Amino acid sequence: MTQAPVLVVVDHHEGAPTPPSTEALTAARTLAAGAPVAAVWLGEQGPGEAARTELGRFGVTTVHVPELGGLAPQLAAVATEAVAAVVAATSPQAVLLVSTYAGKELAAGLAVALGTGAVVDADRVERRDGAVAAGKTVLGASWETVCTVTGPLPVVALRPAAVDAEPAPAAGEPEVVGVPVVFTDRARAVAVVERTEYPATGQVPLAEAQTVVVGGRGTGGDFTAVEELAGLLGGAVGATRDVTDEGWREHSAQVGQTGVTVAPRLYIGVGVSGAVHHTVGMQAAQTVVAVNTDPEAPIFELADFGVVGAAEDVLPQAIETIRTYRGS
Ligand SMILES: Cc1cc2nc3c(=O)[nH]c(=O)nc-3n(C[C@H](O)[C@H](O)[C@H](O)COP(=O)(O)OP(=O)(O)OC[C@H]3O[C@@H](n4cnc5c(N)ncnc54)[C@H](O)[C@@H]3O)c2cc1C
Repeated sequence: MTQAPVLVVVDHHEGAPTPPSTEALTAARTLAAGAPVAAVWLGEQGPGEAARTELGRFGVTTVHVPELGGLAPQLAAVATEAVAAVVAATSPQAVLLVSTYAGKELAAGLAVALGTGAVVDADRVERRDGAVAAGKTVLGASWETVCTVTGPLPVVALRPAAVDAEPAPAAGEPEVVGVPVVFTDRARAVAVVERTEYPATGQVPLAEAQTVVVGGRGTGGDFTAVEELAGLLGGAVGATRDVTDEGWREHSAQVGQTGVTVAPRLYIGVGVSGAVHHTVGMQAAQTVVAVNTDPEAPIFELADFGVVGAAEDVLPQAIETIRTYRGS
């Protein structure tokens, strides 16, 4: 069995690894089967003490910090060359990332740079007959596929919430290693000149939420009950493209082909028809509940539980029942 590490590109926010990154580290430990799990930390600064402790808790033995020389790791070309430098220095058996927009772009860029292949939006990764195999659901959750990368180094981007994050049986103290990177002119061609951080909403980020309540055109633009239900369930609010096109919600709430991909334990679609452009972004949800006035709506084909009824009748009843059940 190879002792080459499994390398995980760790996303971090405010100095801490994100929950989907701890999920990827959990998957990496299983894949590594005793070989080391190493992390790549892309940032102007390396991981602080709390981040190192958290990475150690999830079994990371080494954190590689590419020397960015002032370049912004948010730029795909910079991130690609930085991670490629770590790959060259460590010869890993596989690279795992989180399947966010940026993670998918990085996975694709890495595959091109390293002359290999990438699987994105994977919901599991395992060894099959010695090869790294990544599973993903496709075509409106009607098919489960397993892909192997036949190139020299498998690159797999895992969907947030696809794997349960579990700390390693024994926490360690990872070593932090700087990695020199010689950036090309391509990476230097763009500079970030300004950044605006949106204020935190206090809500779980949509892509990471275990419960997502999506409002569609059938809400008529009134998201009061959708928000209340999501809040009660500790979940996030999503929207269809019709809703974001109408300006009823921000584009960042859009779930689907041209929006965010979600893989929650529970998806509740309220006044959502279930067009394929939407369902490709939620097909990995474990349990799907749909509320729609039209019994023929395509969303019911995906739904585990369907309620034929108007959102304005059904949601208040659901909210009241949950409150009664919880005694609040
Ligand atoms: C290239 C391309 C990319 C796209 N990308 C996306 C994407 O990323 N995400 C996305 O969502 N869409 C996307 N779309 C649009 C997509 O095809 C659908 O048009 C869209 O998802 C429909 O949104 P909807 O379900 O809210 O609206 P509709 O299709 O109009 O459905 C509204 C539903 O609400 C029901 N309804 C009406 N009144 C009520 C009520 N009172 N209570 C309960 N139910 C009610 C109706 O029966 C209906 O089923 C894309 C389209 C294209 C062409």
